[in-house]
Amino acid sequence: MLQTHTPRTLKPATRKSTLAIADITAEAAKLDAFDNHERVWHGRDEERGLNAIVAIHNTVLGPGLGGTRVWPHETFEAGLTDVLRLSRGMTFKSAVAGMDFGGGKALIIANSKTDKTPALLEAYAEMLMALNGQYFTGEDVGFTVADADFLRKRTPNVTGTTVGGSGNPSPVTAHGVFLGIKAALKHRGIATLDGVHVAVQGLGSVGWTLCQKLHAEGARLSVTDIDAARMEEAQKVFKATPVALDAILKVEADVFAPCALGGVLSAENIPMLGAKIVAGAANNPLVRHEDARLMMERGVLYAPDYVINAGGLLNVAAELAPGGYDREATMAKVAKIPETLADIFARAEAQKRPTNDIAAELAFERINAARRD
Ligand SMILES: NC(=O)c1ccc[n+]([C@@H]2O[C@H](COP(=O)([O-])OP(=O)(O)OC[C@H]3O[C@@H](n4cnc5c(N)ncnc54)[C@H](O)[C@@H]3O)[C@@H](O)[C@H]2O)c1
Repeated sequence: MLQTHTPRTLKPATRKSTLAIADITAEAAKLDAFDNHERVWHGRDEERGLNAIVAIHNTVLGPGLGGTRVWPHETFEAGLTDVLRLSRGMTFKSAVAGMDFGGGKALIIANSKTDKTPALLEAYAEMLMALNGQYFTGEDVGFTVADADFLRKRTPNVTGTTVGGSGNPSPVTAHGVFLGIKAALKHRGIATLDGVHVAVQGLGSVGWTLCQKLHAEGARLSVTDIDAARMEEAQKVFKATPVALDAILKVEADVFAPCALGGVLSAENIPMLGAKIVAGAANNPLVRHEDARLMMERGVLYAPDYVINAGGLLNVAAELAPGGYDREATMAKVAKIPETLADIFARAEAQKRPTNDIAAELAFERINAARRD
């Protein structure tokens, strides 16, 4: 475990590399999103256009595992806040899902459509190698299977590849979310998806597959996305009702499924929520953890993000298991997501506490037990 925060500088393997990696843990510690993260690294390569942060939150259960996000944050501080929050979430996700991995996440501050050049990815692969197994990565928003495959030829510290790996984790994430939505409906006494109204925010890799599954079982869909073509396609394929970006939250649906980016639910807009269940793929959908209480007080059942969306992580983590990737064993673990959620819902109700407090408690129980070992 790395806990002392002694600043260090990492050197890429090749002497002529233009990459510089600095320890910015002390700088990160000044932000509200910092939560005793073990180490935060900043990789900079001006020649090759890399500006990346790797945040390692907690490695008590194992090395940091979490995807790489490619997103053009307007300021470095906004990006740092994002990756600190995401890496913390990965610690909880691994712990609750029973994985022997810790929390880590990376952010490449760039536009994935215009800036993600082979040179940038080369530099990033060097950064991962220099981290020397502290952190394993995989897909996230803006980082594709093709990117993972590109990295895999340069570093073993990447998952979700088609090069002897498990490929795209998104369909598995979507499957877990689908099962989680059913678990939430069941908790509310609804046994079938037939006629159930789901408002889906974000029709990307996970959101689209989720819509396919919901549609196949008779759910009625309202959808939104910043990508107009995706919306049109959803109208055609799923007979979905298109909704304006800022109206999706207010749709009087049975379920609101956030599947775009995080930070979409806050004290300001929770009073406007039209759905009675919030269950989706997005990491950190709440601006503040505490605001889950506001949902509880409105009678909204919240499926904690890192519990319901753990399918993809279970899938990529399986690649690193001693025997290699085993799809059947992985899907059996994903099938346990509804059980875990049902337990969290029951405990939350009995204790009159928000579901995300209960989920965090489960994570801490496991981490603290490992600390004692
Ligand atoms: N892919 C996985 O396996 C996985 C696993 C766990 C969690 N997640 C989380 O699920 C979410 C979706 O992941 P993904 O892989 O589908 O990403 P993606 O990039 O494929 O899809 C995101 C979609 O959201 C849309 N979008 C962006 N901003 C929006 C807004 N303000 N309103 C409506 N739509 C908007 C985008 O146009 C895109 O279609 C992310 O928060 C991600 O962190 C994904």
